[in-house]
Amino acid sequence: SVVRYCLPLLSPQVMGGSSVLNYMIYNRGHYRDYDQWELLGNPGWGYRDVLKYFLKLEDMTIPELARDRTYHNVGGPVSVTYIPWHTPLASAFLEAAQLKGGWLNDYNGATQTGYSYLQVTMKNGTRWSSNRAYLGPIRDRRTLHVSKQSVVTRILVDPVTREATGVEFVRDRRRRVVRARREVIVSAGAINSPQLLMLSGIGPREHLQEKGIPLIQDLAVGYNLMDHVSAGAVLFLVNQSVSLRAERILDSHDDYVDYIAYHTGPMSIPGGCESVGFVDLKDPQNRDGWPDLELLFNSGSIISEPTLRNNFGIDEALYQKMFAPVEGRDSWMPLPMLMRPKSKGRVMLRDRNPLRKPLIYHNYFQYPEDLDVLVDGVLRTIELSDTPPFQKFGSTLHKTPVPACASKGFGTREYWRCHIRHFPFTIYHQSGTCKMGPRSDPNAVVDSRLRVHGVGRLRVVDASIMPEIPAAHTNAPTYMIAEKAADMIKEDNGAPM
Ligand SMILES: Cc1cc2nc3c(=O)[nH]c(=O)nc-3n(C[C@H](O)[C@H](O)[C@H](O)COP(=O)(O)OP(=O)(O)OC[C@H]3O[C@@H](n4cnc5c(N)ncnc54)[C@H](O)[C@@H]3O)c2cc1C
Repeated sequence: SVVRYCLPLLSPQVMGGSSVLNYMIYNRGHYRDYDQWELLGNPGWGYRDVLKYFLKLEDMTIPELARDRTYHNVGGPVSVTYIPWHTPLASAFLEAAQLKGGWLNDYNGATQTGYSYLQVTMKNGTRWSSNRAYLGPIRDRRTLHVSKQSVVTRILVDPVTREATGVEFVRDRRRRVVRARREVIVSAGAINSPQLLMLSGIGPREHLQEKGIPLIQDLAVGYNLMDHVSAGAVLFLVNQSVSLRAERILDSHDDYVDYIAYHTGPMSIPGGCESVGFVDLKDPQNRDGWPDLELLFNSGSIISEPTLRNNFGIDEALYQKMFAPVEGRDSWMPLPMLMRPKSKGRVMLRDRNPLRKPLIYHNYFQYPEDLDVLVDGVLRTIELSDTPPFQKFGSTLHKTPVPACASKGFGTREYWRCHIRHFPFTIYHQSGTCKMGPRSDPNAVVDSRLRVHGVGRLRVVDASIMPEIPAAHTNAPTYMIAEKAADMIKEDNGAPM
């Protein structure tokens, strides 16, 4: 059966983009992710090449990790640390995982599988966004111009030379144009970069024809949309006041003081996420495994904070039936996450109006094996909940079924398949829609130097160029792409490196 589900997506219109509102999870991905990029026809993107840029961006402030100078660096612009404060449930998760055969690991080190407290992009307990890391330090540079409150509506491409010459944008309701002396670099993210290219005549021929946009270059822009979807609304109740609950934190003078004065306490935990496990389901004991499943431990759940159900697009009637009866209880929620999806979606134009949001089809469970990874994730988490570290807190699975799935028998694989199709939470890792690849790849939009195929003086530099989504939260990989692009741009323009 097809479950149609609309997920609210966030569109961060701020300096620093999604890094200003993301969960700050710092994660590089597996070496095979990047070796695969290279194998797909992208020279220079193998792990041995990109590791240099991951190191360049990093300022590792966790002393025991910083000592590993092969995989970590200090002094880069992006500060990385552990969250300064933890609930006892986060430790229970790590202890439970070890009792079930897991191991602790630095998931940004030589190998990725295993369990850990989250490494996050924070400094002194506060968010360290791309804006603070990269733009703050150079804000007075005379060559840096930022136009705030501006929306780019089109890339200007000379139809004769087929070269980008500048961009058109709107500010204060006025159309403006800025010309590029060297090249135009599009970094509008995996939803808006393809939108901008298509509005400018670079995209799939038929789609542009249908929208009445003159074609400049026929390319598979908008295809190859990937994300890390997770199994939402699987929650466990506990019988002690050990989880994060919004009203308890907001009523607590101590929690305010802890955060405002010392940047610690429950308020320093980004979105309730505290610890994580990476699992290669095909070979779970392999310490060098390539994870297809992530278990993201959350020390609260959709009943802990009133806005969460809206963020996750949960139907109000369903919420009232399934979850309202346990509101006010302490709880935790794993987010089993699909790390290497086979299913791919597409971004399309709604119409020619650049101010209207494009259409986004995630196509999450096109391949049933994608859904099966999440079912395995849910079953593993139930096993963790049954271990003594969680039983100390009386952890029990909340067993009210999704009404439409009840006939499958609560707890069976069939039931969880149905449940997950009702609650596919996005982790907001949209990527891949301006795919990097050689000209021979019919889905490629940019080449391995991130230049748009068939259009001169135009590059795309953001999460949209990922040919395959890495087994990683996508912020650090996007920083890596930007660092590498900066070197390529300098090189191509004869600037000193
Ligand atoms: C809620 C949320 C939580 C996340 N949590 C994590 C996490 O914990 N860890 C992690 O690694 N990743 C996380 N991510 C993903 C990560 O933040 C993104 O993958 C990464 O920031 C992508 O960077 P980007 O430059 O490709 O796009 P974005 O960060 O989306 O930046 C694009 C920018 O372009 C601007 N823009 C778009 N269109 C136009 C236009 N027409 N004119 C002018 N400006 C435009 C946007 O306003 C935005 O500022 C999260 C994302 C979200 C939304």
